Amino acid sequence: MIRSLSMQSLRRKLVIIAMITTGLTLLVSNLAFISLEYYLSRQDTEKKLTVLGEVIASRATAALTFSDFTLLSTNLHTLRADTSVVRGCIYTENQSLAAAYMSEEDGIECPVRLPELQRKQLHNFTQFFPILLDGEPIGMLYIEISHKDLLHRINQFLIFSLIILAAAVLLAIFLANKLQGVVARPMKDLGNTLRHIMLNKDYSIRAAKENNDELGDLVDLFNSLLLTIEEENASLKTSEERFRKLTALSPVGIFQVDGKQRLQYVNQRWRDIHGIPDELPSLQDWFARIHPDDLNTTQQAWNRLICEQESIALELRLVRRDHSHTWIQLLASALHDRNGELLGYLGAISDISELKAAQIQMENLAFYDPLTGLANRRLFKNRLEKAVKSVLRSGSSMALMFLDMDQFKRINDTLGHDAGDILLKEVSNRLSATVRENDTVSRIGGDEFTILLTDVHHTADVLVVAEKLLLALAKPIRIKGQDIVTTVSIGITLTPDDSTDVNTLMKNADLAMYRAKELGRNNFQFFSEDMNQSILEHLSLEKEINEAINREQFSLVFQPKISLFDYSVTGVETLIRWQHPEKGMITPDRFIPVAEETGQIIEIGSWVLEQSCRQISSLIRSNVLPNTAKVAVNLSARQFTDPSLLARINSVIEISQIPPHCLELEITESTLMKDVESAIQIMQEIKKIGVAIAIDDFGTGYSSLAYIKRFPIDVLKVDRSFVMDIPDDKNDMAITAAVIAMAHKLSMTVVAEGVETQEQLHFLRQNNCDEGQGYLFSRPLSLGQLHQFLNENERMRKQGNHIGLLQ
Ligand SMILES: Nc1nc2c(ncn2[C@@H]2O[C@@H]3COP(=O)(O)O[C@H]4[C@@H](O)[C@H](n5cnc6c(=O)[nH]c(N)nc65)O[C@@H]4COP(=O)(O)O[C@H]3[C@H]2O)c(=O)[nH]1
Repeated sequence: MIRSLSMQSLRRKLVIIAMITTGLTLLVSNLAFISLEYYLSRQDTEKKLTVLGEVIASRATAALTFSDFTLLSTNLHTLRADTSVVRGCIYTENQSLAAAYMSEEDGIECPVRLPELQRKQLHNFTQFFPILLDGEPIGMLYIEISHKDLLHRINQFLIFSLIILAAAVLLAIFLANKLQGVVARPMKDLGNTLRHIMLNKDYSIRAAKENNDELGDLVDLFNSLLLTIEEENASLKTSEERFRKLTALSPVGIFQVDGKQRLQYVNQRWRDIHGIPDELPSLQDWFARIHPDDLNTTQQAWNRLICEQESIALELRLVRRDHSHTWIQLLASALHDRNGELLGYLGAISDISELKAAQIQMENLAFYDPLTGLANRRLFKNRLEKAVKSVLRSGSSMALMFLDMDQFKRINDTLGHDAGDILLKEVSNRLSATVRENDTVSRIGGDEFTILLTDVHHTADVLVVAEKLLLALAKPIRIKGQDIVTTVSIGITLTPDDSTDVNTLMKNADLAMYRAKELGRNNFQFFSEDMNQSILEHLSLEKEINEAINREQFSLVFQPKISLFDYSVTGVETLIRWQHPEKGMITPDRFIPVAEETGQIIEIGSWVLEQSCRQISSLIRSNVLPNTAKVAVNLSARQFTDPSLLARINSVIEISQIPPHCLELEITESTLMKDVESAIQIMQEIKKIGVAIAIDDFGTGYSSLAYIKRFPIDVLKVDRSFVMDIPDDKNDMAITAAVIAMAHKLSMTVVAEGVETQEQLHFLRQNNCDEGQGYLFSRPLSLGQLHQFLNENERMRKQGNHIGLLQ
């Protein structure tokens, strides 16, 4: 019933509810009322029956005692006064009927015997009253009152109640019909408003509030809901507008794809990047525009987006109609509604072509040498690392070559940097052309190149390549109208034989290259265990030099320089000695290069300079040496370029009190040729102090005449290697003679080094060499020995002899 009621309209529901409520209420109250009425009437009747019975029974006592049946009957007939009494019967003590009364209307006869009366079940109100005499029963009175009146009365009530019930229900229906409008109309209005809103999507209208009851509250709630929707709509519109503006102005292409993978929306920038002015392409068409090299990765990323709902970010190329391509960065992620249902995919693309170009350019700069286009040190090391790994995996072999151009510095300095650049480019081309395509040629420094030869089967193969490289570079290169012959020194190391560590391999190749240089340049050398030993020795020497400085294991010796005209001592060259407590005497050739490399030479050189000046100054002051004599101190390359050199010289001069012109600094030709311009500048500063400069080991450093002319040099020392083969090597003799002549033209004093024989002395004197230094005259001497030598030499000179001739 409740279900069928719920299907009814609100109006009907109200009427039915009013009807049921009213009907039920009245029915229950009337039933209660009738029941009460029935109960009270019954009580009255029973009370009346009791009173009647007691009165008549007391009156009947005397009549029955005297068997006065007429009196009995008269007494009994007083019941006539009450019409509801149906009959009254009096029985004697032996239960025989003594008197009887029966109503005229519906009277019932009294039975003759009392027991018959007791046996009958009667519906009327009945009661027996004993007739007592002195407390002893002498008879029995029976009175019966009809139910009829009571039933009649109840019937009347019932009818009345039903009439009231019917009238009330009708009234309820009438009123419910009339009043339902109070509830239903506002509801209907609300419904109409809602319908209007639904149809017109107009959330600005409001429902009218008529009452301040619950319906009024409902209308308020409804209206505030409308306000919220309206505000949310407004903010949605604003944000939509913002989104529209942003996408229109965005430098980024924006696109939306629906759940079925159809392009739904793209902004103007997206169209511009793709060059698609009008219709939207399908996703398949879009994929067709992707560069074939990027298609696979893009498809994989897209599948991840679709299948795993994973955000993607990747860079790819789009091919344009003119076959050029645009680099784009693509970002995309899945779009869900608030319930987590997939709406589609939202993505952004940006044109990163310029960025890519810059990146590629930067990569080129980072990994390639801009001049030659070869791989640079970084890329080379990277490839070397990879190659080593592959060698370890495959069990093959590989060779690393380290090439250093032999005279690049000189060419660069004489012909200019542009010529140097041309030379480097040509050398690069020749190197690249000589090796196989999968070998890597790189330029790792100014004139340093490395070559990685992969897949080497025999060492002989590497040897062939090295020879080919030397041959390829042997052909002259024409630069600025001159034929330049350039050579290289090549160091070779093999992996895995020599090492599988990249840094060690580089060091090995470098060492081997130095060995090649030492062995006269324009050749190649394989790295060997001996070299390794020399590295180890180098390392231990480095440690021991520190101790030697602290424990004062260094000492000085002085080798006299003799005038080849009168055999007088013109000066001495200071040479350092290291007396090692365990290893004995260590020659400077072994430890000076190490100290030079580690920088320890600065401290050692400083000590040598100071000690030389102190000791020789004392000889000059004591007139053992003339004050025209010079003490020549060797300056290494590092010392020469040390910024504190000049300050150091000045302070030594001041401390030792040596006249500046008595000090001579020997600088090797190769040191001066490293950076000609700054060398000239430093030399000029030295000269300003008044200190002389000698160029040492002349003939080994490939200096050009053009430079020698500009160098403010006082003394030129012809290297021992030229002197030692005199008179056997005619070439060396010619060179020595030419050098002496040239130096004299430049007003330099020439000192020949390593003079050991009379023949050499003779040749040098013939060619007007100014001074000589060598074992022929004296070995390097301690200060005491020098003192002695000087005295002896002077003595002999005065006798017309000279030391060299005596030996
Ligand atoms: N075979 C032969 N050798 C001769 C003869 N006359 C001299 N010598 C040696 O030739 C070297 C000459 O010195 P250097 O060319 O300046 O060459 C020097 C110099 O470059 C460097 N050196 C020595 N002492 C110092 C120093 O105090 N400072 C610096 N920076 N280098 C030094 O070590 C190099 C070697 O020095 P040392 O072993 O003392 O070797 C000395 C000397 O003992 C000769 O007739 N025959």
